[in-house]
Amino acid sequence: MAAAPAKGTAAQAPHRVAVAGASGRMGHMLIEAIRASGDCQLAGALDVPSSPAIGNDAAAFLGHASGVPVTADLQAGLSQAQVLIDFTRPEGTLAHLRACRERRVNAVIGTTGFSEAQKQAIAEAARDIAIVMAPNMSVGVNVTLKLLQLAAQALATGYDIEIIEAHHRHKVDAPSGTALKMGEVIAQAVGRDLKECAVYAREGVTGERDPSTIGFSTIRGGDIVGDHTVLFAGTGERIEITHKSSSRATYAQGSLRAVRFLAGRRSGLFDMFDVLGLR
Ligand SMILES: NC(=O)C1=CN([C@@H]2O[C@H](COP(=O)(O)OP(=O)(O)OC[C@H]3O[C@@H](n4cnc5c(N)ncnc54)[C@H](OP(=O)(O)O)[C@@H]3O)[C@@H](O)[C@H]2O)C=CC1
Ligand SMILES: O=C(O)C1=N[C@H](C(=O)O)C[C@H](O)C1
Repeated sequence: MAAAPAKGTAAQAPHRVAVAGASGRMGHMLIEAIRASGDCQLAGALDVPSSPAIGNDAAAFLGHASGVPVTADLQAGLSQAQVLIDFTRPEGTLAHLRACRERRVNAVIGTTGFSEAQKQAIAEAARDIAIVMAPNMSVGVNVTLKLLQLAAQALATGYDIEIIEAHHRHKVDAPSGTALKMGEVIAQAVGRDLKECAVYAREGVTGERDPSTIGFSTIRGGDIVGDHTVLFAGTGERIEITHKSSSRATYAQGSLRAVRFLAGRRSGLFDMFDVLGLR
């Protein structure tokens, strides 16, 4: 519940937030976080037409009535919203973004697995609306990215770099968006191009390791929320920088920080470094 405003001060209007993928893992987490936030209000809930949740109250899974039905109709789902939070699939995010652009609704994009062409389309949409996009909304992961920048600069030669990530059995993209972002940050810090130096799989007689490569390993299993380790393996020592998520709440809280950051902005593409003041 929002605290009552101090006597003589006007209450701030809540941020009106629509959620896409409303019945997904992150959709549920976001609706719960919005309800608990005190400064955000659920203003729309979108899902695919085949979702069994269509027509239900978006907060029914919490045992509450939000008054917002889950809908597949983009017009209805966005009509009351200032910002859409989207954790769905790349093709869904792009369709939602087209509707946001038409209606001048800002967007927070957490979806991962975009192609280069899809990223271009998002950058294009950011000419007309303000967008925060990040493969990981958690504060901890974004601080970890800064640590990796520093470590990679200092360990650019003589250390083999490997990125290991583990996620739940339902995850559909690999490596994770976060692992790829870690790779990009490290490659930039050591003056390499990730497209040239990434190794995504090894099998059979691979030959000795090329020191200029950045390797990726993917684990999928059970209900692992999201673990990422970057290994810098040198001669006589190794450094491991690890982040582990134990709850999706951290991604939802980061998303709401992005919503607040976007308030009053009209255009531009931002990420969590901008939101958290880490740039
Ligand atoms: N940036 C970050 O911090 C984080 C990013 N993610 C990313 O968010 C995305 C969603 O993750 P998660 O919530 O676990 O996934 P879920 O599969 O649990 O939820 C996805 C939701 O989107 C719906 N959906 C699927 N396809 C489409 C489509 N084409 N158009 C519109 N909606 C669609 C699903 O409906 P249905 O189930 O009926 O198919 C479901 O409601 C993933 O890309 C994941 O990597 C996840 C966590 C944190
Ligand atoms: O699908 C997930 O669950 C997650 N996806 C994001 C990613 O691909 O990096 C973020 C987080 O790791 C959870």
